[in-house]
Amino acid sequence: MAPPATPLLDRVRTPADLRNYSGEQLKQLAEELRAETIDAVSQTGGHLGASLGVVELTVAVHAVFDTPRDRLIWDVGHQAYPHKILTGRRDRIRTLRQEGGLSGFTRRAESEYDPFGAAHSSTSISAGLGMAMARDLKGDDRQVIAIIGDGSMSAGMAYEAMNNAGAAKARLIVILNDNDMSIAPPVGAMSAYLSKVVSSRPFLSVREMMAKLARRFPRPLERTARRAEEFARGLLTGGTLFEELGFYYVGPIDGHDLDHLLPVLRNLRDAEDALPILLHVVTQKGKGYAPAEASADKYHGVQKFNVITGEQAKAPPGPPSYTKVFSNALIAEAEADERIVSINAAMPAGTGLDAFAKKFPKRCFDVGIAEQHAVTCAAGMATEGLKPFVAIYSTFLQRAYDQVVHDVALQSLPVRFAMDRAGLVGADGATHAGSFDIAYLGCLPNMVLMAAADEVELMHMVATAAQIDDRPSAFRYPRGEGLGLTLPARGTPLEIGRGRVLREGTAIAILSYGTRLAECQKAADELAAQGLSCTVADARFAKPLDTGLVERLAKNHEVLITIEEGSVGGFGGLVAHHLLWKGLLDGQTKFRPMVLPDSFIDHAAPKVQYDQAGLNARHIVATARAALGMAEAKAQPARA
Ligand SMILES: Cc1ncc(C[n+]2csc(CCOP(=O)(O)OP(=O)(O)O)c2C)c(N)n1
Ligand SMILES: CC(=O)[C@@H](O)[C@H](O)COP(=O)(O)O
Ligand SMILES: [Mg+2]
Repeated sequence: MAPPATPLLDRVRTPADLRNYSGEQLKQLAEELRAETIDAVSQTGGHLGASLGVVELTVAVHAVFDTPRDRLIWDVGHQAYPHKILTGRRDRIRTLRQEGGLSGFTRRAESEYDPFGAAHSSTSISAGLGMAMARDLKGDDRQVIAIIGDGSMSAGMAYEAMNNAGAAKARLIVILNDNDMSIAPPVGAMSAYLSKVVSSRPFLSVREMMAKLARRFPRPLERTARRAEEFARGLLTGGTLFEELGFYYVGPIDGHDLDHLLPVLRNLRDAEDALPILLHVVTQKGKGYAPAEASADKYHGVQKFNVITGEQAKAPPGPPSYTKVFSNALIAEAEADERIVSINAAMPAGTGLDAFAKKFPKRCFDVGIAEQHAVTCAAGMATEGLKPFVAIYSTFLQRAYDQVVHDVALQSLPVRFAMDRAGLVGADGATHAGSFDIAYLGCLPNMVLMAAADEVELMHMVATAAQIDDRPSAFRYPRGEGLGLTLPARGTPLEIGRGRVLREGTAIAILSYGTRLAECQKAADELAAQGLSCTVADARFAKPLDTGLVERLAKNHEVLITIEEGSVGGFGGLVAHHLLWKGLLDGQTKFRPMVLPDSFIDHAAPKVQYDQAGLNARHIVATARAALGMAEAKAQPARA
């Protein structure tokens, strides 16, 4: 299909170009921008629904404010595609989330129009407040605008920031983009409160808004305007919560109506008082694209799709994903043990717990975007004899680290962490990679740490975690499909701290932790073809470490390689620590820990990312050969 005609958009190189457009032209520009966003994402896949919901808001903010001098911060950044198109990145918008292309989120390195990078939610008000404070110290007069979604308003950080902003009386504009959606329907009392605010009164008319904003006019006030403002203020009980926090609340207003957005934003821009302002705009996720509006998730995240039908590209049928296997395994355990409960933080579908919730609605808790709370809440459940499984992406568990340390590990509470998206995740890139959990959990006393090598192992680890009652445990598994192995009806608990040997050899030992095991087997085949005999083992546990296995491998082989989908300081570090203290690295054994590099790996297909990381079979082969002082990878005489 031919790309949409976009005459007004074609003239926008930077936001300065649209600032001369009339109100009517801006409306047409918004339509063109929406069409361009749909067309681009149809070719790349990505976070479409959130972007469609903020098209008018994006146009209005760039029309009214002097970006990039004024700082515009998008929370999460998954809704910033229209912003990217307007801010000099249109020529690359069809490279979104592809190798070498634009990031799917905001990113400082990508553009001066992205003053703060994101992808994890609920950071925008804190970052904006920091910028506002810096501005005030420096004596600048730039504006700071943070745009945050209703779903992201459930995280503690947002409240910590508002608490501070209200007291600091810093001039900061927070735009609450309320589309009554998170990835799934939003949960919690705050969400209910916002719905009440929105449903309890119609949108403010332009006249009412002007009255409401009268106090902010730079000109001296007229008495009538002040009276009208006081009247409007009295009506706006919905603003109370924000007002109690020290914000000047304006809204709710229709976030798709430029006739409303533009004058309100101009007034907020020109307001003279030093205080934070909260503008509550109501939008529709997926707005303006019928298939998105009609779908349950509003096209939050889509594959490539047909623009006319909305039909998304289907992956060829393959084995079930690790997430699905985890979900089924947990359901099987929960059927046998009614103390098992599950917790997720606004990711019921992503973690596979939507299926668990269907089966056990009372035993599944979606706490909203609130990872810290999720962990400590699970700790509380554990004190009362429940068996909580916190299903969470590795990257999002980072936010709850002190809760893991202080509330769980220190009290040795049996909270189970099902860490999905372990390792490199593809198109979401570095912000979503699960790179650090082995390192940040491996150093904690009391922890049992496991990594699944395949989907059957994952089932065993779910069963193992269900049985560990005296301390916390965690198991990690990657994004994407399993290997297609035949699955048992239920996992079998593993012996704690015991690995397994899959292949016995003599020259090189490869000890894998996680799903690189398949690459290790390929590497071992290749090395065997070159006459180098390999042992391949699956550690299963990073903690407690199978010290017997590790010592045996170090003693009986010339080279010991460990490999993991994690950073330095993880499994390889634990192995090295043990071997060093045993004196087993004082002599002949050559130890090579293979980990993710000390850099953030950008979005690309996972296979490419692992190539860049140097963790595929050929890198294992090269590492083994280099350790043996063999440079070229060609057939060698047998070394058994
Ligand atoms: C700390 C954190 N937890 C979870 C996520 C996953 N996530 C990304 S967007 C999103 C929903 C955000 O909802 P909202 O802020 O309302 O934005 P919308 O998509 O509705 O525009 C979630 C849960 C995340 N990015 N960061
Ligand atoms: C923006 C965000 O954080 C999520 O939407 C994330 O992109 C989901 O990733 P998965 O596709 O791996 O569930
Ligand atoms: Mg939302």
